[in-house]
Order: sequence, then C-alpha cells, then structure tokens
Amino acid sequence: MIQSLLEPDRRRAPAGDPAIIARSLRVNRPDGAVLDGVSFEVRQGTVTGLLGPSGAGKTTLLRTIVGVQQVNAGTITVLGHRAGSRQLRSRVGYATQEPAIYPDLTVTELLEYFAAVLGCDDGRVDEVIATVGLDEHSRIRVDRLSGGQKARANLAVALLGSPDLLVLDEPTVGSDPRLRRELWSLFDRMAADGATVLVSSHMLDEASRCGQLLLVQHGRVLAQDTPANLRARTGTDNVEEAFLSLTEGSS
Ligand SMILES: Nc1ncnc2c1ncn2[C@@H]1O[C@H](COP(=O)(O)OP(=O)(O)OP(=O)(O)O)[C@@H](O)[C@H]1O
Repeated sequence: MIQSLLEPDRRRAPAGDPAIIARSLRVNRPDGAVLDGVSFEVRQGTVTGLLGPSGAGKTTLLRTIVGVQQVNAGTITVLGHRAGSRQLRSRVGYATQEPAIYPDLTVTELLEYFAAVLGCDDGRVDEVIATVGLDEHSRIRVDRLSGGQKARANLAVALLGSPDLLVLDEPTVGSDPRLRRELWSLFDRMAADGATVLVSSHMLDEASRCGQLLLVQHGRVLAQDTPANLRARTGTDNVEEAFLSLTEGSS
C-alpha cells in the first residue's frame, strides 16, 4: 500500500502562483527544432499531464524544466528561479523515463545513498519506500526488480527530498492498474499539499486524472486546458478522442 509522502510540517508557497513559466522556448537538433517556440505556465499545487505523440518533444521539455537541456532561445523560470539554478537543486525532483539508478545496490542502499547526498532526515528512506509500495522489496537488488518495481525505485529517489516540483517522465509504465491508481492518488495528495506535479504519460486514460493537460506536437504546444474543457472544445467523450482530434487536426 502506498502511504502518505509529505512531512507534516512541510510548508510550501501558496498554491496558484506559477511554478513554471516557459516563454518562446526553442531547442534545436541537427535536423530541426525539437521545441519550436513553446510557451506555457504551470500553476503551483496542480497535477499537470504532459501529452503528445512519440517524438513530440515531451522529454526534451521536461529536461529544460529541470535545467539539463541546452536551450537555444527563450526563457524558463521554475519556482521563481532560472531553470537549473543552484537554489532549485533540493526543490525539484526528477524521475527520468529510463530508471537512472544503481543496479548493484538494494532498494534501501540506493535510497540511503541518495538520502546522504541530499542530507535527508533519518527515516525518510523508509517513508519513501512505503510511499511507492516497495516495502517488501527493500532488500532486493535493483537489477533483480521487475520493470515496474524499478520505475518505482526511480520515483522514490525523486521523492526523497520532498520536492516542491516533481517532474516525472512516464512514471506509471509497467505498473499494474491498482498501483497506477495509488500513484495518481499520491500525486493528487502532493498537489493538495501545495507541491506541483508534472507528469508525462502515454496512458490517455490516466490523463483525465490531471487537473490540467499540456498537449504538445512537433515541438509546439497544441493546447493547455482542463480535461473537461478539452473534451468540450473537441466535442468528444474522453481525453483519448480529444487528443486524437487535436493532433489529427494540426498534423
Ligand atoms: N540526443 C538527441 N539527439 C538528437 N535528437 C534527439 C535527441 N534526443 C531526442 N532527439 C529527437 O528529438 C525529438 C523529441 O524527442 P523527445 O524524446 O523529446 O520526444 P518524446 O515526446 O519524449 O518522445 P517519446 O514519447 O517517444 O518518449 C525526437 O525527434 C528525437 O528523435
């Protein structure tokens, strides 16, 4: 069972201010622009789903937000600072699509290592292990975990510092439906506590759980709205149809 994540006395900035402000972002690759004038805002205390076809630029956009992607033009501000600033290091958690975790450590050893790097309180390791539902696997080496368990160990590392902004690249891949539901509940609880959660996903049924959706295609923002408004705008019954209608309409 996934447990509550946040430290009870954790104080965050008031919900509603922008957590991310992107203006005219451009990232070039040798064969063209991967982000082509991307502008959007993500408000604090929200769960935002980043959707788009494969190759749309989602991972590139997430990389610019956490400050590891070279940007050719435009600006990106995160929690009031330039993306990648030193002040953001302990405030932004990032879980990459491919788990970036040491295979020869147990889950507990892995988290203890990163907890030491981050200077986390005693007890935080056990908390995040419970949060992602890996209690029964805490003594298993990472290279012996299933794909979904590895993804959760990766997520646990991102949660360690109780980040104000959590950036997740396809965090529910390989998780069964029960676990996916628990992870989405966790994201909702974090947002209710004032954290901001940005999640890329291919699972369009999950997208309807987000307060906001950011739809990208060919390196551009196609739409940013609530799932209900996207459905209404496109005259469709669900987010999957809305997504197909918007992406087909612009291709
Ligand atoms: N290191 C790189 N060098 C050159 N091109 C790259 C590199 N990384 C990504 N690209 C290209 O940039 C484009 C956007 O890639 P990105 O990974 O951001 O897409 P994505 O929307 O996350 O895709 P997916 O949903 O398949 O993960 C793609 O055309 C991809 O081939």
